[in-house]
Amino acid sequence: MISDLKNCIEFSNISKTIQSGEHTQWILKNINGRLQGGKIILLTGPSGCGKTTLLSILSGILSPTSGTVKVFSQDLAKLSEKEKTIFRRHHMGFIFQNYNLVPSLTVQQNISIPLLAQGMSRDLIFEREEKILTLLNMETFAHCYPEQLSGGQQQRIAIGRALIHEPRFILCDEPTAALDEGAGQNVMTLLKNLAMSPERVILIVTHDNRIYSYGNCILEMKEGSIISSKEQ
Ligand SMILES: Nc1ncnc2c1ncn2[C@@H]1O[C@H](COP(=O)(O)OP(=O)(O)OP(=O)(O)O)[C@@H](O)[C@H]1O
Repeated sequence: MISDLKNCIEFSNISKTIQSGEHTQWILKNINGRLQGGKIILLTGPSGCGKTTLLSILSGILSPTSGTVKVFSQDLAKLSEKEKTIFRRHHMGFIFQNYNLVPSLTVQQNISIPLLAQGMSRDLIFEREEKILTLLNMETFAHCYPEQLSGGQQQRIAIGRALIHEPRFILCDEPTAALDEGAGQNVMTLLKNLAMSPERVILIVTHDNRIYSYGNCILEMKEGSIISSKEQ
């Protein structure tokens, strides 16, 4: 049960530094924000401004040097590494630029990875696989391998894999960067139609201004800080 849909993800005073000898490099500088459910939030800004670092901190993959991240009221710093992995497995779904499908597994097997990781029964997994492949309109590709699919089709499968365990936080790093305009629009339409729900947060790191119209909120970063937040 989520008590506050308006503030599903909260982060306060997030800083990340890297020490090299005497020199301290500031990657993130005292960042604050709240991500609301039912929205697609785009995180934009020039290369090297800290977008992927922030995404990694919000997912608990990377720890901040200072500051607090709460995901659905859970303070990530209070979890051990093992508990964070289990938390991610249940509550988060990831979509990457290069799809990150396992080449030796079929489409159906790739899609079910998060359910296998949760230890779900074979019958239930099969039911969910069928449902998601139908939603993706990819039923006929169930037994194909990733290399037999176009980039757009591979990204559709990656979306299926990110959603099959019904996570409430979807994190995407440049999901359309490797796709042409048409395939990129298809992927965003699919993401919007399948993933949007009031209790779910979708955070997308992107340089791709062709998809800006899909965002409900655009956070702009520069040199380790969030410099603007626009609702649209
Ligand atoms: N492990 C690390 N060691 C040293 N520097 C790092 C490390 N990780 C990130 N950085 C530096 O931190 C800064 C932010 O990197 P980050 O990948 O978060 O930027 P970004 O905005 O996502 O960039 P891009 O859009 O090019 O992917 C960069 O200057 C990068 O070189």
